[in-house]
Amino acid sequence: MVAITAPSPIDQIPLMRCPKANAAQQGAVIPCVDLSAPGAAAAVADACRSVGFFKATNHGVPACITDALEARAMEFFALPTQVKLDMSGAARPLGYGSKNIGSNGDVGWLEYLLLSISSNTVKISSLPPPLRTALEEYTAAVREVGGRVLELIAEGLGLEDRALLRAMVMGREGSDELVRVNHYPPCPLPAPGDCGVTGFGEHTDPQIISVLRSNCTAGLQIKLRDGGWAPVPPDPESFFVNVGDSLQVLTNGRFRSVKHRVVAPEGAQPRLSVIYFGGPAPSQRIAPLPQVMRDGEQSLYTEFTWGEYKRAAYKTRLADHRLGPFELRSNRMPAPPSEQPASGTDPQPHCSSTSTSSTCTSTTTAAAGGSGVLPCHAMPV
Ligand SMILES: O=C(O)CCC(=O)C(=O)O
Ligand SMILES: [Fe+2]
Repeated sequence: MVAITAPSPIDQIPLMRCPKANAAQQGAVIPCVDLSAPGAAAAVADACRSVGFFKATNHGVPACITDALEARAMEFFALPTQVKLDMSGAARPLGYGSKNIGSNGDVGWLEYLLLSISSNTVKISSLPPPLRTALEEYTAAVREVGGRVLELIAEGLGLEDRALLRAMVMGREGSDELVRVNHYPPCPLPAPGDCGVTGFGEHTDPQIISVLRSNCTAGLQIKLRDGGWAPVPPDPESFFVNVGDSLQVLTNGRFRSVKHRVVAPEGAQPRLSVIYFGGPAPSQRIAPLPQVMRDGEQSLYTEFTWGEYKRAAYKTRLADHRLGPFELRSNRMPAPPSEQPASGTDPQPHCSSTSTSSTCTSTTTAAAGGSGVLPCHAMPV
């Protein structure tokens, strides 16, 4: 008789190379912007251009709102799997998911809730009422942060209509706003060498912006322009903003959507993150804003709507370069010196198609060090 052992779930989850960065590297590359300070618009625009990611402080969201959601979410994730499924339905893509991310074979060491929150109402009525209330209060507050960031971005881009981007996401009936709560339990098996277990594989967010908050547990990493991965030190009092693919297109590549990923917790503490995804209505045309284009500049992308892009994104794997099929490479042109990013960065609008894998067998490199920590709001203005 042959005994067949079912593979443990961890065997199916890829490893990623994630060398430990030292303390000096850890804070070196993450821009930090005080949203209430003078010069915030220029600092936000600079961070979106150079990294596609920044930490936002002085955001005005009271800690009691984030604490309440964290507590209710942990209670939910402590329930038996079947109860969680009964309450929220299996993620297709909305609902409760565990290990599988999307339906194209991506797996990670996490469980999650992905919910639509259009019109500030969580659409799943069978969630525990305290969790539902906490989610709605949280997303109402974080939507304000997202709105403020979009106004600062409009100002930083020099748009006359400062409300243009905000209105695309927050001002319209039918806009596509989602909230995702990710729970990464401590990972029981040590990964070999300098590898870690994939919590959430590398990807860009397809929307306009994402606003993320986590508990104190590390794990998030962002990909820098030199190809290195930088750890993002957790800061439960701040939010982290990602440029999404759609904002990259709206700015004709001036801002870049940042690749990011999560390594599963190596210590005893779980990681809990909550992400607000700001997407427009499905019929919204995603194309470079005429106001940002220089004379003679051509779009780097074919025309599409948010609905078309989202449908295409759902058919891909996480690490795929989802904008690739929409890129018009022949239209690339060098930026004039005044528009070149601050330091050591791509002189052209970002239009990369190098979708590198980051499993342990790949060539993913160490987290890059930066020279000097960027203190809060010290981005050049
Ligand atoms: O959990 C995190 O910190 C990031 C997760 C993420 O990137 C996502 O849900 O899109
Ligand atoms: Fe993401």
